[in-house]
Amino acid sequence: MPQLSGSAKIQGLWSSTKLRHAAARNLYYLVHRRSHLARMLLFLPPTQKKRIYFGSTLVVVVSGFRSFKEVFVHKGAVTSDRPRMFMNEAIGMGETGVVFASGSIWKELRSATLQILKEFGMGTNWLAERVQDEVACYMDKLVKTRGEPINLQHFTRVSVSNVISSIIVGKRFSHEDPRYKETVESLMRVAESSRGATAINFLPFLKYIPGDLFKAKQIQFNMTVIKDLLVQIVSETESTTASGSAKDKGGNFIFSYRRKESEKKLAGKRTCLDDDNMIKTIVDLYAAGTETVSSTIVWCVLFILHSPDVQSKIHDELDFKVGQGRPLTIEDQARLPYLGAVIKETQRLASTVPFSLLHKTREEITLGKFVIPEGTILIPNLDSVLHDPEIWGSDAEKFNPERFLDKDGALIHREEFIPFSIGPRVCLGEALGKMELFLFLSSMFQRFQFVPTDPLKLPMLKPVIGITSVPTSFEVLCVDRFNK
Ligand code: HEM
Repeated sequence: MPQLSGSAKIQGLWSSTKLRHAAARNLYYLVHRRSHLARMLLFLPPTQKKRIYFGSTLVVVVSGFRSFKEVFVHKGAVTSDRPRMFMNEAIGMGETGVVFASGSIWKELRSATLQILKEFGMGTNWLAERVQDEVACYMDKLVKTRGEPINLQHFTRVSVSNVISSIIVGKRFSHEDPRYKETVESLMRVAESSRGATAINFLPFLKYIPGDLFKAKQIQFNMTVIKDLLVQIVSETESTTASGSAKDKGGNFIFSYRRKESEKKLAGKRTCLDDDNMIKTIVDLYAAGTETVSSTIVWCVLFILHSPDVQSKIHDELDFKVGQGRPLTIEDQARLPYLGAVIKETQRLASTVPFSLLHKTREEITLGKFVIPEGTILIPNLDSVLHDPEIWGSDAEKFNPERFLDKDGALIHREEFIPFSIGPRVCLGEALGKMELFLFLSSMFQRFQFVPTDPLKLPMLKPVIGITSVPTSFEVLCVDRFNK
């Protein structure tokens, strides 16, 4: 029976790293040549041999960098569809929105969304300034904690989500705004219950299990709250924004989307740019752009608590190359290779989206001696690439930023570093995400020393795995380096 290489895990089924890896080592695929009798065999320890069938749908876990390149880049044209997703179904929105649509709808939405984000200057100064505005408010909030223990995840999530607000509606919300608070809290609850949604994607009957064991009702309720709140916010924005390009004051995603929609309609072109796809794409941007970035920031602080020497090196670099007298800008990135390496190592080790998002084959594909039929669900096991000892060495499970530095201390580019995945479905917000990670984390370390609440009992390095891998809740002290 052929076995794909690399460690593997199935999203949502295991949360303990040890168990994940034990299962990973024993994960096999049975793909009958030319057979559409689809099934997956999962071997837990030999004595507890266990089979899991996902109805008649074949599920293939793609592991290892070479398999990723082959499947998602070289064969990307036919491996970039999405299977049916409960998140969309739960709010009666079928295959809408940039994250979950497939085929021509997805292509048009992805291209329109990317164009709009580029108009905003994704990866350049204009958007960087919006992120800096939000970082400034975030820093104020952290200063006000006066070194008392706080749950950083909560503060960070609210601020990161507001970066998306500045794109979607052209302004940031006060952290106390009740509607904004409710949107962010609902996003958090959806993220928390996404493990259940993943299971329902494979086995739809699970949503009927009494007691809401797979959180179907919770997801449905929270997704509806998010959608309804965003519909209200969009309609208010449309009635107050008369015109303006993305970069103008008052410019926003909604306006740019509408402009593209009407240009296409006026030119008599068929378009999927309509109300439903706009609302769902906005929901998608909030969902995809919040938990990913905020969890990475919190993972970084958590790793640092376990490696105080790394924090000292970050402080030394910042103090020497930038100082404490001015806020950081995106141009400072080139001056701070050590911090750059810390951010990359955090993304690698935290593996924030461990199984990426599900893909589906549009046509039959052949992978070496395997034939993978049309309609097969592909689970991209990003974790297997980011933690592969053959790529990263025997210390792959350790936090070691130096692996991203050369002997002169310059940042190294590693082809296998793919936390945003690769291929046509590669993260649409990659440039924004990288910019946020740098601007948030550099400002945080410039201003604060992060200290554990109890140096003898460090918070656990244990993830809570849903679609994203979130650190188990912990408290930390943010000690102000400017006013010691
Ligand atoms: C640390 C930050 C982030 C990480 C690690 C990350 C990772 C990912 C991954 C692994 C995927 C799935 C790719 C696939 O299906 O093969 C994805 C998709 C996506 N991400 Fe991100 N992401 C991050 C930040 C963001 C941000 C800030 C945004 C907001 C603009 C965003 C928007 C999206 C969208 C819209 C998709 C779906 C793309 C599509 O289906 O065509 N992401 N991301």
